[in-house]
Amino acid sequence: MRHYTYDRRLNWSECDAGGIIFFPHYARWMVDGLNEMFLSLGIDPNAPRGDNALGGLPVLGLSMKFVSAPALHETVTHQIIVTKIGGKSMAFRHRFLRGEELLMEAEETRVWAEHPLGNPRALRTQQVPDHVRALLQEAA
Ligand SMILES: CC(C)(COP(=O)(O)OP(=O)(O)OC[C@H]1O[C@@H](n2cnc3c(N)ncnc32)[C@H](O)[C@@H]1OP(=O)(O)O)[C@@H](O)C(=O)NCCC(=O)NCCSC(=O)c1ccc(O)cc1
Repeated sequence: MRHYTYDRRLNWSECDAGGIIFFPHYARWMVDGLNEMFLSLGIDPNAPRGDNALGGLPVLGLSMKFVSAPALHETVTHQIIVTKIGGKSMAFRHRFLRGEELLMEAEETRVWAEHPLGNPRALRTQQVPDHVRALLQEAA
């Protein structure tokens, strides 16, 4: 299954008063990192779908386990591993590392969906398209 890894710096705006990560930023990093993974595969999950809908990958489940905290200006490696591709849903493991040391690990479930324009509450889920499934299944 697909792996995707990149490095990022822990910035001032992402720290608590003690100078370590303030945990909600991990959620934002997971959103940004997953979008980068999809974009790197040539898939924009938020692209328009026809004239009346926008694509989306709403999160349906997220569990986070904190092991050690990164400090201001440290480099954090974010690994994303595709763990399951269901019918409409996809599961991902996120690992945040300082070198080889695990800092935080999370399990996330997303669903392939679209939002009708002008009616964001009418979320429609759909089967993961075959070309997306094939790209996520590749060992890379
Ligand atoms: C998604 C829903 C409309 C349900 O749609 P339905 O089509 O009825 O869902 P189903 O019950 O058929 O389940 C569809 C699949 O999801 C799976 N599923 C459903 N619920 C769950 C939960 N809670 N955990 C894990 N998997 C789930 C289910 O097993 C099905 O999997 P497959 O077998 O692989 O197909 C409804 O659950 C919902 O609105 N949930 C709230 C979602 C939400 O508010 N998320 C947070 C805000 S959205 C967000 O953050 C976002 C991020 C990025 C974006 O691009 C867009 C939005």
